[in-house]
Amino acid sequence: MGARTGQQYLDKLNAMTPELYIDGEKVTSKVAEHPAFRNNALTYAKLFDLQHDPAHRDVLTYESPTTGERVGTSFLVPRTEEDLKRRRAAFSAWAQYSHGFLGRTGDYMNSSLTALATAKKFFSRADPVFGERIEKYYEMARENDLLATHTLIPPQVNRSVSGSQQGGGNLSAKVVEEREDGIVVRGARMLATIAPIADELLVFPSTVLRGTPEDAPYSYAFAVPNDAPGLKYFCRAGLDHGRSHFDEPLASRFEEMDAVVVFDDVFVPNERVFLLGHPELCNAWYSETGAGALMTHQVVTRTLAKTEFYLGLASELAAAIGIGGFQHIQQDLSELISYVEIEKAVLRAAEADGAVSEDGVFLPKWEVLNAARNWYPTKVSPRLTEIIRKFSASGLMALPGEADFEAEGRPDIDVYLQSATLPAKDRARLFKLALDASVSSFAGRESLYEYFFFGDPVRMAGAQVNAYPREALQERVRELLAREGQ
Ligand SMILES: Cc1cc2nc3c(=O)[nH]c(=O)nc-3n(C[C@H](O)[C@H](O)[C@H](O)COP(=O)(O)OP(=O)(O)OC[C@H]3O[C@@H](n4cnc5c(N)ncnc54)[C@H](O)[C@@H]3O)c2cc1C
Repeated sequence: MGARTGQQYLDKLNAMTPELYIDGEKVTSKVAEHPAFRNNALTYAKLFDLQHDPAHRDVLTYESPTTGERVGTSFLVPRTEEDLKRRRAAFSAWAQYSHGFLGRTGDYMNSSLTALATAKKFFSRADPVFGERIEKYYEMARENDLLATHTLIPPQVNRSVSGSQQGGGNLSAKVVEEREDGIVVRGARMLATIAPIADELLVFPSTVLRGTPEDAPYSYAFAVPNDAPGLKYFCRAGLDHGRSHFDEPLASRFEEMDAVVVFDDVFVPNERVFLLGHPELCNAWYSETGAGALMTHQVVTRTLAKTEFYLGLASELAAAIGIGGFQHIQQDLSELISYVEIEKAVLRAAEADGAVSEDGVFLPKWEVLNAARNWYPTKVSPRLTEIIRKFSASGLMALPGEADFEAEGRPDIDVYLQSATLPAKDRARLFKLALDASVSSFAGRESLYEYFFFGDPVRMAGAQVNAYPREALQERVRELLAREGQ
């Protein structure tokens, strides 16, 4: 099949029967027709269509090494720096379409699958069969252009005990039976973004296993189709309130649903089990396979598109209400410009300083990407929304909706709610965007997402500190302290 069109994606989605719960209901309609998922599915369909658009086709797809069909570039195994640049161009094309507001475009998980499929040495530390299985799965995903969601962490019940101790060992998803032909999994996991609109669920290791016998049933990696029997998704309330693109320009397009995953004795056939046991390998799943590096390469490309969008939005707002000449406004714009340029530099440095792994894959430089991965959630992302709120002020509330421009009060609105450069309706359209980018429920979820989606920043910072070679730098300090004279 190769790269899918939007219609092919929607047809498959509507033919699937995932067990979804939302707002007290079990979803019985076709997924892509359900009001909570429809708009997001349509936006994803648009991304699939871009793969066939002559303007993007050569960037977003390449020739499959096995079938010769065009397949998604995020499946391309990078062997050179040029390949990394090709991958980035593809990430960028999709990220610019959603301006970085879609966190789970297929290229995110495809990047992890691409790294894992090539990490033969890693898997052979357990059993080479695991490496063969994930390579086959990767090829199947590539040739069928499948969209995956994923889930990593135990339910948030009591974080002062390990995942395996939650609820006396009966809450976190674990292997309850090992059969000749596969495993049976029972329990829950958080959190699967885009679960309702995905084809597949990747259940990859929680990377905080302690290696005790108690943790053995929690040491696994596998994939199941999204409508596997016994698999259930419990969705949060939707943030796309069914309003127009004028009133909710971001939520009506980019709202990605999040869901808790429950495995009610889900059977996983052997060919979809990519690791079983080996907690030490589970813990190294992202760091030693290159998956973390290829995924972060995609993430930084996406967050660059998002930062650029906020710079554009802040500039539009400043121009609209005549605040662009104030010094503190310029200071904030300068801060946004700096973020954009630093993120571009991070990508170039990570690619230029990349190196070939022991499996022959050209991986971007992890230390550089890891710096961005720690920096963006805590320093950059919160400032984006803060700056939009600061620029917009009461303009985010003195804000008529689309219907008001068709109603009796319009003449007053046209007069009193115009801006220095825009008629009232265009000003309202712009400020609705600012609202959805900074204070709406959609914006709140986006902020939470950027802060946590890649893991808890507190623990990510700890991991960065512990892994970063600082001894030589400390030695320089000691040398100066010990120096006599100049
Ligand atoms: C919008 C959104 C989408 C997401 N999408 C996905 C997804 O698609 N797939 C997926 O697998 N995951 C997803 N996640 C989950 C994400 O990986 C977690 O939010 C993240 O790892 C933090 O875990 P937690 O939410 O359980 O927080 P917790 O671990 O419960 O942390 C809560 C608070 O306690 C502190 N804390 C807890 N334990 C410790 C500790 N041991 N040491 C220090 N501090 C601690 C944390 O710092 C934090 O402040 C998503 C999260 C969000 C918010």
